[in-house]
Amino acid sequence: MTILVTGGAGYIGSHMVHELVDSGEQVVVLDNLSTGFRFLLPTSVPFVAGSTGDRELVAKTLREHKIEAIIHFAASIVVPDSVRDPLGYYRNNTMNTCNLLQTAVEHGVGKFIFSSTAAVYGNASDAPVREDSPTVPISPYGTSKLMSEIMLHDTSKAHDLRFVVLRYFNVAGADPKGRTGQSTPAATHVIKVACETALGKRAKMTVFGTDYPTPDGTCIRDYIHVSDLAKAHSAALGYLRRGGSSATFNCGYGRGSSVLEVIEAVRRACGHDFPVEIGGRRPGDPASLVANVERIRKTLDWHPQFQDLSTIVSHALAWEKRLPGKRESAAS
Ligand SMILES: NC(=O)c1ccc[n+]([C@@H]2O[C@H](COP(=O)([O-])OP(=O)(O)OC[C@H]3O[C@@H](n4cnc5c(N)ncnc54)[C@H](O)[C@@H]3O)[C@@H](O)[C@H]2O)c1
Ligand SMILES: O=c1ccn([C@@H]2O[C@H](COP(=O)(O)OP(=O)(O)O[C@H]3O[C@H](CO)[C@H](O)[C@H](O)[C@H]3O)[C@@H](O)[C@H]2O)c(=O)[nH]1
Repeated sequence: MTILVTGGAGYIGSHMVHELVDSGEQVVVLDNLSTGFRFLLPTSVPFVAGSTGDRELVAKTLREHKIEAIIHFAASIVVPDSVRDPLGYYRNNTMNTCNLLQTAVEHGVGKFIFSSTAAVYGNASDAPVREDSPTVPISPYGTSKLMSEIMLHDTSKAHDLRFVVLRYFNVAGADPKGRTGQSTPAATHVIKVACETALGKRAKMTVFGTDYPTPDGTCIRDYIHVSDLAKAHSAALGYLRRGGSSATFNCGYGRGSSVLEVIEAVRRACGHDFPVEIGGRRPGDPASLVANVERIRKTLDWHPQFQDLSTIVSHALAWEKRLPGKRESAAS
């Protein structure tokens, strides 16, 4: 039996594919390469180029590869873009998930793991935020993901399909073996931006706000290493295979780091200073977002390995150094 990984050529999906191959699983990737790259994937893995919205292609893939479970990463993920183009986000994230689910049901695929986000909580009032805290997204991106979660709940009641929703907090770092990492040009994620600045790929970076009600005045986030996150999906797959019922889990470590702590960790990892300016707040940023992780710790057989911020940052930096060479050899 084979696992279908949608969006498998993206940042998180490609880590998942390596993790599944390392564990001896059969995998097929479906990706339209809108933001993904084939050079992030093992060459041995079958690759289907196309969209989750193409029902015929999805149906053919499910039939030909005898798909047991779907791990669904494919999505558009840039919050400000979703504000500018909400319908594009509802189409790619919500409608295409609807297409995928419908085709999964028609083909008897009974296990579904979904990439959701802390963005479903919006300006979380609880700290740390629990899975049953109010979900009040403040962007079309967050809403598009919450709508997909609701579709999953309803589908699992009507059909023989069980799901795990994983709500990721701030994903960062790169494969410790250097096979894949965050490769999106013009990325906005703070650890990636700091690593690019440290390596001179950017002239400077900006801290967005130092007047938040936090100990050092900058925003606090729960950074999770992407390889630990991939392992959480494997644990979720094991849970569904053992007959576990549909469930939603926060994915973080339950620990917050500030923007200044991130920048300091990157300075230590690269061994030199780099230009950082202090700017105003970025609209829509909550002061603090940290996961309550009791549920995932109790329920899934998940043993994160890379919790230190210094490890996350050093793996991100190592990937950033390798990236130009990886791109060039992929292009030649
Ligand atoms: N990166 C984060 O910090 C973060 C946080 C929370 C949730 N997530 C979720 O994790 C998932 C993966 O995010 P990522 O950071 O790896 O992003 P990414 O952009 O690197 O990966 C997305 C992948 O999906 C593909 N794709 C997009 N639309 C598609 C479609 N219609 N059909 C087929 N392929 C399609 C892209 O080409 C890309 O390879 C997303 O669902 C995102 O919402 C990411
Ligand atoms: O150049 C930068 C970039 C970011 N930041 C700050 O660093 C913190 C983290 O910002 P990121 O852009 O790295 O991450 P977000 O917390 O905004 O977003 C993350 O969490 C969201 C949910 O809230 C979504 O899931 C999203 O995909 C995911 O990356 C924020 O306080 C932001 O203001 C800076 O100071 N300078």
